[in-house]
Amino acid sequence: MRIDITDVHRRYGDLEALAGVDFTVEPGDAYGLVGTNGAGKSTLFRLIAGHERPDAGRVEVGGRDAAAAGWRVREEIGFLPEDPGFPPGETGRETLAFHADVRGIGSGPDDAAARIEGAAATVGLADAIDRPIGGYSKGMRRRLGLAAALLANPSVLLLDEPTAGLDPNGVAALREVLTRVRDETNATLLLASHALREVERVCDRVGVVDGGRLLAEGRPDELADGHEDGLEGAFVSLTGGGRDA
Ligand SMILES: Nc1ncnc2c1ncn2[C@@H]1O[C@H](COP(=O)(O)OP(=O)(O)OP(=O)(O)O)[C@@H](O)[C@H]1O
Repeated sequence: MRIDITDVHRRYGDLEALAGVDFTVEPGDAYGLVGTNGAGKSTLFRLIAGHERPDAGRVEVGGRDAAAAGWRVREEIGFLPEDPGFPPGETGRETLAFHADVRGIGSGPDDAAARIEGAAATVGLADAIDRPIGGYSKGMRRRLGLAAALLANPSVLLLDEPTAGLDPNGVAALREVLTRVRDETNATLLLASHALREVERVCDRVGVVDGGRLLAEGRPDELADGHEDGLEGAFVSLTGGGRDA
């Protein structure tokens, strides 16, 4: 499914979180949103997931208005928020079963159980699925969140900073999972991340956001062209790196 963002504005009181953003993610592509803290990335995710409406402009998923389309479009979207927050006393399987149940996923108990097995295997949690989440590492919890997002076999996957706070092993494991997700599904992927190397490896196109505006977009190699440090160099020069660090 295609995602079309057209001249989108969103205000919170006096703060203009999005000040006219335009971009398109083609069906099946992986698009990376990189930006400074507070740039507006999570706000964009909430708009695309239909949790909020823009004040002006259009947010369309598969050609339909994201906020107005209701459950039919929302069902097509798998959303991994920045902090999914799972009950530590439950096992991974119990949590996924709860998600499947409240979202009405699967044509019956056997189908839901099969989807849970499949999602756990895709994210590399098959062996840990019956252990309490309290014993999971941060990376495993993140992968459980991704499994929850995958349960409905979504056409669109929204991943908000999936590698934030992970150690290099966790980042590598998640990268492997994302590559597998790309190979096994043809979901359109939107990934917000500060891990520019991961974005460079996983994404077909990248948008650089700062202060609620899209400063530049293109293929990672196009953006990185002429910068010694690749995408990181491009990011620093576009966003005036270190100006208030
Ligand atoms: N519900 C809200 N109420 C008030 N202000 C908000 C709300 N949500 C976001 N903001 C503000 O809007 C701006 C954009 O926030 P957003 O979370 O979208 O940025 P981000 O790019 O995801 O940042 P980060 O990389 O730090 O997660 C920030 O200044 C934030 O404080």
